[in-house]
Amino acid sequence: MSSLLDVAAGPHSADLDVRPRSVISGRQRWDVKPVLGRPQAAEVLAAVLRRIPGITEAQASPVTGGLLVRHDARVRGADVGRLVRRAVALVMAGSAGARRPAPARPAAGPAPRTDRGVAGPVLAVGGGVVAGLALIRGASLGKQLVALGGVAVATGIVVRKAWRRTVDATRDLPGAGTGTGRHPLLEIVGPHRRRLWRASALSVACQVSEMALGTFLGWTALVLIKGRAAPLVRFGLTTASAQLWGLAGLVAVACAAVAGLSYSSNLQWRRLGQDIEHDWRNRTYAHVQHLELRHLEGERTTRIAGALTDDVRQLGTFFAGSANDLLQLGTSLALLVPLFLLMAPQIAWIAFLPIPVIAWLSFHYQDKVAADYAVSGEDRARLHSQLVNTLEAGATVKSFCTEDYEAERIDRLSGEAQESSRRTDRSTIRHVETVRVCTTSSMAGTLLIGGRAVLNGSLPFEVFSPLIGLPQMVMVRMNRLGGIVDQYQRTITSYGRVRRLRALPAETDGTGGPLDVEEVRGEIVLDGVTFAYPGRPPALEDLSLTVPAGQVTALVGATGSGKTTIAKLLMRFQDADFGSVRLDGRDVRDLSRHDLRHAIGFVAQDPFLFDGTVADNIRYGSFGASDEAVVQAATKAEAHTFVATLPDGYETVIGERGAALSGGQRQRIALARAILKDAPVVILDEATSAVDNETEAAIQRTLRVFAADRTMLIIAHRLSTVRHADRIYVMDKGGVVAEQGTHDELLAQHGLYSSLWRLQAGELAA
Ligand SMILES: Nc1ncnc2c1ncn2[C@@H]1O[C@H](COP(=O)(O)OP(=O)(O)OP(=O)(O)O)[C@@H](O)[C@H]1O
Repeated sequence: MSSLLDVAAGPHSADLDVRPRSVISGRQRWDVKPVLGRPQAAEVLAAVLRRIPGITEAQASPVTGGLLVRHDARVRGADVGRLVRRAVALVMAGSAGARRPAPARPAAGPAPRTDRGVAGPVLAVGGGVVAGLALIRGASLGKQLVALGGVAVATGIVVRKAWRRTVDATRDLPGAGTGTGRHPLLEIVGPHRRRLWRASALSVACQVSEMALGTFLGWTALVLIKGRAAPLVRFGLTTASAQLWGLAGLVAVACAAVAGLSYSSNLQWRRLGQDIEHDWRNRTYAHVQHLELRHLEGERTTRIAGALTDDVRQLGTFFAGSANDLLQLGTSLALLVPLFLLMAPQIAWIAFLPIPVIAWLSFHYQDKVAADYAVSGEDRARLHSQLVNTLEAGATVKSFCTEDYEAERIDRLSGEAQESSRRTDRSTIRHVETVRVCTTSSMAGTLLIGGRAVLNGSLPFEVFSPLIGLPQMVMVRMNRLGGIVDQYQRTITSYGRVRRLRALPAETDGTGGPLDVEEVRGEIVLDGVTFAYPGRPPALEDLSLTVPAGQVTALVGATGSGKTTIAKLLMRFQDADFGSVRLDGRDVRDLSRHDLRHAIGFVAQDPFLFDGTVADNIRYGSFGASDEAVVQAATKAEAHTFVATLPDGYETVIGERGAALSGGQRQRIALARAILKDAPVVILDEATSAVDNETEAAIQRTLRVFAADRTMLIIAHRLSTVRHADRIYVMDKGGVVAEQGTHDELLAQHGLYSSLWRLQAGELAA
């Protein structure tokens, strides 16, 4: 198979419009523009890819130009891009001539406006002007100008292409300023443009001062070597001593300006970075908080945490550091190019020759490492996730004596992360060093060619001397360009991850009408409800049941029979696929989620306690509750007695997830929290499963009083918990009601409930 692909490998494969869209371990999505509008090409492409050992699935869409590739360990994630490009080249070569090429974009209307960037066009136009000047002025100067113009035009084209490519690559990101064609960096800056301008102006001023300082120092050296610096004579400083005093003053002023401006610009850039980070984190976190539960459950928590910490930090870091470097580099080039042209055109071309080469290398590098960065980010996320999971499962790991097994797992994942980081590091270091070779060669070339010009008399030493130091200043910055491009690539990758997170749909209220919590009676009706979790068989099938207002209703029955799912539908964590769930006769989908959830007190099967005090946890959600109310709720939940024995009572810190409490104690705190909420509907999902029988009986007694004026739905496996309920529904596998009635009625039926009861009573007796 590799030979088949090798046929296609050639100069054309690199030119194809093929870009990664998302890369996760074992699965990659690519944008393959060449198959747009070409069903046959899409089909052939998928078939070619599927024939490659290690690629387990390939699907290409002629409608969207998207390609999905799944692969196993035989193919490295970083190699998929190469294989895809080669396969596309092969398919395109096969179909060339057979049909007219498809348009690059679907003919769905004019292409969106594209922000073209500033540096590219300016350089391109500048290059053109310079070339024009050359034609007018002719002679030997003309050759240099033409060379320099060529340099500027080439740089402009490369920079512009890179800019547009990033815009195109991120245009289809879900939620990105889709259609505006704005560059991601502008999207990232968002509302902080004013600070960006302020920081940029200070940076430019700082760079100008720095270059003035360099010139003054060059003149000082000239005075020392030649006895005077000709440019200063024009200012009336004719003697060496006067010139040195004058230069001392100028150097002092320039030093002070550089220090002040550097301080202020750095401060502004850092603030900009912090503002961006703060802004993106807050907005993204607020969005995550409003995600639909199925997305929160579907995404790995550690992945979300990674986007909210590392990726968001990266967005700010780019502006806090690299953006400043880039701007200073641009400023110094903008100043030096005309300066060299005016004063030493014969060495200008060699001084600036590396610029387009470096721009091209950076562009090529960015293209090459995009997938590597995505893979290495994914590997790090998996490692992080495994680390957190293992640490959380400390007791399980120890009880199964699997410490070594876990250490090996981490070792393997860490090895994979290390290998993928090594790949990106190798490319990055190679790039940085290539840039350095270019810049140092140019510096050496400037010295040699300029030196020769000085020796043969075509360039005065007075002119050459101050110019030597200036390009060095630029070259020092140019050397940082590799790092800047690396940071840029990381930033674009992070931006993609954050964007994808923000594109997950948030819960909306839709037509949600208000619900007055005070007015809720609490009648719940499920009418022919069918619901299935994605990719699973139905958890509830055509289920109908009624929970009468003001009564205690219980759900018992087989594990996995959909009891918790009913609670989730009622609280609109999920919506029914068919049928309706009604509260007081109103479909819950027509109610404001916010109001609906305010009307329901819910104690989940595995209640979550926050790292804080006992009182904080009971008061969670009812933040204005008084201390007395907290104690009362805790008393009703049979929690007060044990809380009183804790070292600091209600002010005792209970650790992450309430680690410093027993399971039963945690449940009672969660129950107290629901009691304090004082909602008209209360759902207890196995809320007392971990407490002993005696405590449970006490809780039952207080709950009977608490339930007097509200609707209560109790989900339990322990039938003693629900024997006093007004109605009990016995659920069976497949989400159907097998039996219903009161405890006594169900016992009399001698069915499922009765056998469960006998079983549990037997167990109790044993
Ligand atoms: N988030 C989810 N994604 C996919 N399937 C789920 C999800 N939650 C539950 N299920 C599946 O739906 C079915 C019903 O689950 P549910 O939690 O409602 O059962 P249950 O009756 O409360 O079980 P138990 O008594 O064991 O708590 C089960 O088969 C379960 O595997």
